[in-house]
Amino acid sequence: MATMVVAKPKLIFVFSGKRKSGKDYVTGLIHERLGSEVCCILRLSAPLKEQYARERGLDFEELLGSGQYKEQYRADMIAWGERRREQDPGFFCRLAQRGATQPIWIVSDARRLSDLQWFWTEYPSQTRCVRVEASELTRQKRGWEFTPGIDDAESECGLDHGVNFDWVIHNEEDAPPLEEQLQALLLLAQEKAGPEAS
Ligand SMILES: Nc1ncnc2c1ncn2[C@@H]1O[C@H](COP(=O)(O)OP(=O)(O)O)[C@@H](O)[C@H]1O
Ligand SMILES: C[C@@](O)(CCOP(=O)(O)OP(=O)(O)O)CC(=O)O
Repeated sequence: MATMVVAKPKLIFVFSGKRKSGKDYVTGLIHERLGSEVCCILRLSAPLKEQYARERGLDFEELLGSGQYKEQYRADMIAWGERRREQDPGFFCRLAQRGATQPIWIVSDARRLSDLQWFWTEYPSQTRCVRVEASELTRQKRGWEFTPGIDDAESECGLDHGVNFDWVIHNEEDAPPLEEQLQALLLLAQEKAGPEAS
C-alpha cells in the first residue's frame, strides 16, 4: 500500500462502547460543539464496510446506517474484518485516518485492544481513550437485543477488561447531563486546537 501522508492531529479521542450505548450520539455532540473545521469523526468500520459491500455487491450507505440491514451482515462482517486484522491489526485504522486534516480526531467505534494499541503506538501523546456506558435496559430501549455470537464475542467484549479509560461517559437518563460529562473533553480539545476552537 502506498505510504499515505497524514496531517498529524493534536488530539485523538478513541471512543468505544457496546452496541446502542450511544457512541455515535455522544461523538456527534462533540463534533457539533467543536465544529467541522476543528474536529472530524473517523469510523474504523467505514473502510471495512466499504470493502465488504464492494466485494458482496451490498449497499454501503445502508451498512453505515443504524437499521436492520447492517445487523443482517454484522456476524459475517466481523469474521471478514477479523481475517484482515489477523494479517495487519492496523489495516482499518490506517484507512480510517485517510484525508483527516483537522487537529482533533474522534474515532467513534474502537472495538479491540489492537485498535487502541495502534493509536497509542502511532500517536502516543495525542491519544485519549473514552468509554461510553449504558445499562442493558437502556440499550434495549434504544433497540438492542442480545445476539449470541456477537454480544458475547470480541467485537463487543474486546475492551471490557484491561483498559484504563481516560474518561467513562455514562449515557443514561439518571446520569449527569452529557454536556457536563463532556466538559473536560471539550476543554482539552479547545486547548489543543487553539483559539479557532473556542
Ligand atoms: N443520550 C441520548 N439521548 C437521546 N437519544 C440517545 C441518547 N444516546 C443514544 N441515543 C439514541 O439511541 C440510539 C443508539 O445510539 P447510537 O449512538 O447509535 O449507539 P451506538 O453508536 O453506540 O450503537 C440512537 O437512535 C441514538 O439517537
Ligand atoms: C464489523 C463491524 O465493524 C461492524 C460495526 O458496525 P457499527 O460500527 O455500525 O456498530 P454499532 O454502531 O456499534 O452498532 C464490527 C467489527 O467487529 O469490526
